[in-house]
Amino acid sequence: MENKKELRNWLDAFGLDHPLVIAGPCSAETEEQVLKIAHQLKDTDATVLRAGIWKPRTRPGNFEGVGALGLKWLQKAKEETGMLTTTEVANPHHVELALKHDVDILWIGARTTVSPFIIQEIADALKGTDKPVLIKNPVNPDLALWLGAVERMYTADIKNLGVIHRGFSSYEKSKYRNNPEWQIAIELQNKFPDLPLILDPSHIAGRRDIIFDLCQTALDLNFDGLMVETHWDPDNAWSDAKQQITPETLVQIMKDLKIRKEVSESEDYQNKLQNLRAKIDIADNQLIELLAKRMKISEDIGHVKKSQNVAILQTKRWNEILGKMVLEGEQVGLSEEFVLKLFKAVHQESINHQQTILDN
Ligand SMILES: O=C(O)C(=O)C[C@]1(C(=O)O)C=C[C@@H](O)C=C1
Repeated sequence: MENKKELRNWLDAFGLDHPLVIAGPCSAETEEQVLKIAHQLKDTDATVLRAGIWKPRTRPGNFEGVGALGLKWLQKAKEETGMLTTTEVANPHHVELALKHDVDILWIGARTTVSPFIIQEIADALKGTDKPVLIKNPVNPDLALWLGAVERMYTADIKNLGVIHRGFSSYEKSKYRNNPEWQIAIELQNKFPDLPLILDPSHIAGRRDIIFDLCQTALDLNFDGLMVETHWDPDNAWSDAKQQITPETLVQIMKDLKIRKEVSESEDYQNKLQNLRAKIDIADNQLIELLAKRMKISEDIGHVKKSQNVAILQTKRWNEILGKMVLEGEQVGLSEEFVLKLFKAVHQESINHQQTILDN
């Protein structure tokens, strides 16, 4: 599969002057709930109403969705409000029912994207449909697996495609429910700049208070749309209560977001940018030279260790360096997260250099 301008035709056809907004509850709960939220959303920037009908839950015993019955509620919501509808499909049976009930856009969840077998079954069931299909990233940070799922759809002649970035699971606790790992989305855009890319801030955040910041970061990274879990009574939602927002909050978020252009033709802008980029190029060269210099010193240490038959890993010294660098980084405005990532990569490279010396 190659990048093609046509990949974004379905999105461009909406003719929006703002990012695509998909909003609605995590789960369809009752007919009243679906219709009420649809009416509240119809005069906002939201073009598409979302609602989970079948909910994959981590552990059994939680609400697992209302099932096919909810598709009728979505249909009714569409008739009453004119909003398009979308829901998650996780097997060929879901696909059949969703197509039968004329759901406009289908999405594939993170737990499904991890399995090429299920993805292939879904692709076969969807073969030839012109409905847009949006593929969430797999739960693990694996770009090839994510793109593999997109390719399986494309090969099944499903040409209206998009991807949803919902963050990645990790064992370590962080402020996110799922870590954004923005560099994966950046890499994806590099490979497929015309494949519509939508952010799901709700599943990355797992809480309401950081949804706006995530949306702004996404727009700053040229995302094409937002899928935001929205409920008229979030605290009493049957699933994911902590991360849902009200339609009023969604309207406020859309008002406050700064929507930026990808480029500017202004001469002044071009000149300033060229100048600053020349400075970045110099700084990058210095960084590379400095890193190479550090590795040479590490190799010298490798020779000294070899002569005394000493192990490469020196945990005490390494922890001292990390602690010191985090503090120094803080003083010059570098985040702890960045300094740790950078120095862990430096340490690994340093170990690799010493390894070739000690093993030869
Ligand atoms: O100080 C050492 O012993 C080194 O080998 C250097 C170094 C480093 O790159 O800073 C590399 C490996 C050790 O685990 C600790 C530190």
